[in-house]
Amino acid sequence: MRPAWHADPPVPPAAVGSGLVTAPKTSLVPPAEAVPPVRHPDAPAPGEPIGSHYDQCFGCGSGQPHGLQLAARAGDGVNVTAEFTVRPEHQGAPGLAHGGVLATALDDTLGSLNWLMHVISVTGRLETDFLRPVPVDTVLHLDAEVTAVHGRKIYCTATGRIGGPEGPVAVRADAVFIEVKIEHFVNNGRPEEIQAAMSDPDQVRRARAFEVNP
Ligand SMILES: CCCCCCCCCCCCCC(=O)SCCNC(=O)CCNC(=O)[C@H](O)C(C)(C)COP(=O)(O)OP(=O)(O)OC[C@H]1O[C@@H](n2cnc3c(N)ncnc32)[C@H](O)[C@@H]1OP(=O)(O)O
Repeated sequence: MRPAWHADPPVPPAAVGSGLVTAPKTSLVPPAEAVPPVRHPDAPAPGEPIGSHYDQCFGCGSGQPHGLQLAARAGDGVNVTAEFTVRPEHQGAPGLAHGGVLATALDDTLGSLNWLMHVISVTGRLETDFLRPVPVDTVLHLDAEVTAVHGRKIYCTATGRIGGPEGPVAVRADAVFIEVKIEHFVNNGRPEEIQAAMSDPDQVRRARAFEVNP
């Protein structure tokens, strides 16, 4: 049976300032016409490390000393696992991981699913449940999987466990990622970083390869 947090209750209009915000949120539950995700034939082999999105990525880039330095590995389906060790610079309350940092860990792990489908996508909506506090020095064992695809929408879910890969769930998230082209970054990113990334042949080759799906 699906846990209660999967239920997607109707979202009432929220009052903001003197007006009403009525834009509907996209449901995190895939529509009936959604299809199962397909593992790309050139996806990393099960257990193989998945490189970072980008060297300066706060979630997984090795060039960010205060980042999460997430190390993800491919699963045998359209899924990944990753570990994140909470360091003192990730605190919110004394001795505990900041909730936003934990959400980032979930988000970035979900973002690594791109490599399994050879699709570039960005977070459209991320809903996070915080179930247990996560102390500094804890290793958060993350796993994420794509559950369904509908057009450009990629429905996915992630959990973070403490005390080992089979330990209790501390955080979890449901998300909808939206497929984009490389132009999404080229047209919106700050020119300095875009130029640096575009002059790195490995980065460009990796990103472009995703645009040629069989
Ligand atoms: C060279 C460098 C390479 C680097 C590679 C890095 C890899 C990635 C790194 C990852 C790092 C880790 C991860 C990160 O941190 S990713 C960073 C955080 N996310 C973002 O910055 C995304 C910001 N948002 C946007 O850019 C746009 O709004 C996007 C591109 C998302 C959609 O705008 P666009 O104009 O394109 O879309 P559309 O209006 O034609 O709608 C298309 C469909 O999508 C549905 N929809 C739209 N919005 C949402 C939403 N919010 N929730 C749910 N659903 C949404 C919509 O209903 C429609 O469905 P349907 O009507 O067709 O059924």
